[in-house]
Amino acid sequence: MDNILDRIVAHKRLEIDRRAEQFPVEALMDSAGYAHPRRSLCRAIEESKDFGIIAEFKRKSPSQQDINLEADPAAVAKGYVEAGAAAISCLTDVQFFGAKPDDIDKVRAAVSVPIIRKDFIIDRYQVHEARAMGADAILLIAACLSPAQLNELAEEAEELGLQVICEVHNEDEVAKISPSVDIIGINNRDLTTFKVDITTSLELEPMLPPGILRISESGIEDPQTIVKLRREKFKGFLIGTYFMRQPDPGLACAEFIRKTHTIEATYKDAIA
Ligand SMILES: O=C(O)c1ccccc1NCC(=O)[C@H](O)[C@H](O)COP(=O)(O)O
Repeated sequence: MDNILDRIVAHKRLEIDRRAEQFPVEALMDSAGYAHPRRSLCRAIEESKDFGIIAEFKRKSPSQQDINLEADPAAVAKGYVEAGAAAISCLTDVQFFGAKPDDIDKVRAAVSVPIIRKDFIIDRYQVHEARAMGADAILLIAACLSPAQLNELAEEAEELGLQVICEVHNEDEVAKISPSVDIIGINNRDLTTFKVDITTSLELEPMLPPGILRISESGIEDPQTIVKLRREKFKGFLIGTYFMRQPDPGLACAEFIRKTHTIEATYKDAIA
């Protein structure tokens, strides 16, 4: 077992077995979160006037180690939404990202934008869990799934009313994309080396199926990057570390959006 993704997935298998024994799917179905009406992530991104920013709540990560261990999910999510974020991505992995079991619950109570359960989903049990947690959408990472698994999990999510972002990082993963996914996320971070390169989004975009909503994920720290990617059909941007490592993540998000508006207006004036 060599790379971080293999280690995370191996740990997920143990976690799923343990949790499914403790809380079978039938018990999840009885939870309050399961009954929540779902919010549309696609609509929130498409209708956003502030660049479709998906702001992420994350305390630590394998590439950065500790980012903001004491952060409060409700306060951060509120700050993000006040800044103009279209949706919140909430890491739910405990072992590698420091999530707490009720993080999504707290975010959901604090804001009314869609919430993505950000985890390493490899089993239909986790899709039910996402619904029980009160998430509106899930992420499926093509790198840890076969095409058949990806399709099966995307269909399960659709049945449960959850939208799906399919995350890809290279051409082989693009080939796995299922027609049941709602959004394609190009991950600028290589999950084996942690190297971040925004050109990944630019190079893979032409290979994506036409018409489907595209977002760019990871390593985004510069408003100029948003302006550049928007010219290449990207409608949403997932940003975590850059906001979370600042003393007030909501304020950082507001300032980022403000600067992006300024740069985009200047660019439009220049080509007019
Ligand atoms: O963030 C990591 O270090 C990481 C390592 C291994 C697997 C996944 C990882 N991140 C998950 C994500 O998708 C990011 O949290 C998300 O795209 C936001 O990225 P960033 O803005 O760079 O925090």
